Amino acid sequence: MRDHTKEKAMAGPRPVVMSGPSGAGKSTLLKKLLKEFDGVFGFSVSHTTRSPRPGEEDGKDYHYVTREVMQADVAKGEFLENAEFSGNMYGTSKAAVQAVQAQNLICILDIDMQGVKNIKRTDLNPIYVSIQPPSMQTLEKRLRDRKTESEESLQKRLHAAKVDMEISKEPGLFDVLIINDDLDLAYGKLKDALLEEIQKVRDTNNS
Ligand SMILES: Nc1nc2c(ncn2[C@@H]2O[C@H](COP(=O)(O)OP(=O)(O)O)[C@@H](O)[C@H]2O)c(=O)[nH]1
Ligand SMILES: Nc1ncnc2c1ncn2[C@@H]1O[C@H](COP(=O)(O)OP(=O)(O)O)[C@@H](O)[C@H]1O
Repeated sequence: MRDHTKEKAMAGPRPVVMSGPSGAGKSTLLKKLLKEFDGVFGFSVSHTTRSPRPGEEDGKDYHYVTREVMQADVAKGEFLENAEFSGNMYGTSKAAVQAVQAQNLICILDIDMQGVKNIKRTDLNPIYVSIQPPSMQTLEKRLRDRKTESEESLQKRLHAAKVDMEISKEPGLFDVLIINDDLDLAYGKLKDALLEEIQKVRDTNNS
C-alpha cells in the first residue's frame, strides 16, 4: 500500500519549530503570533510530566501527564518526538500536530534542542527558528523575574541554556536565528521570516 502520510503532511502549510534556551522568549513570541494571526497559526500542545504553573491550562499550554502514562504512550508509538529536559519528560504527540494541520493552520512547535534534532529525522519539514537571549546575564534575569522556577530548576535551565547556545551555532541547524533583545524588534523579525507562509494560508483559506 502507498504511504500517504508524507503527501498529506506536505499538502498543508509548513509547520514552524521554535527552539532556544528556556527563558529566551519563545512562549511570549508565539503567543503574540497566535493572537495577531488568529486563524493562521495553531499551537502543537505538547505533553509534559512537569507540574502546571499558575495560569497554565491543561490541554492549552500542555497536556499534563504522569511519567507512567507518558512512557506507555511513547512505547505505543503515539509521539513524533520526545525528550527529557530538566528532570521532566516532554513530547509532541502525532495527534497534537494532526489536530492543527487538519484545520490547514501553520503548526507551531515549541521544543528543545533534542526535539529539533529528532524532528529533523521525520518528514514534518518545518521552518526551524532559533530564539536566543542577548546574553546569559539577561537570560538569568528574565528567568528569575518570571518567578516560575525553584533555584534548582533555574540552575538546570541555565546549564541547558549554555549547551543550547553552543549547539545553535551549528551551521544549517536553523533557518532563522532571532536574538530577542527588544521584544517588538524580535517579533517583527519573526513575522518577516514567516510572511510567505502566512500569505499562503491566507490565500488558501480565502479562496
Ligand atoms: N523535545 C520537546 N521539547 C519540548 C516540548 N514541549 C516543550 N519543550 C521544551 O521544554 C523546555 C522546557 O519547557 P517549559 O517547562 O515549558 O519551560 P520554559 O521553556 O522555561 O517556559 C523548553 O525548551 C521547551 O521548548 C516537546 O514536546 N518536545
Ligand atoms: N524581549 C524581552 N524583553 C524583556 N523581557 C522579555 C522579553 N521577551 C520575553 N521576556 C520575559 O522573559 C521571560 C521568559 O520569556 P518566555 O516567553 O517565558 O520564555 P521561554 O518560553 O523561551 O521559556 C518572561 O517573563 C517574559 O515575559
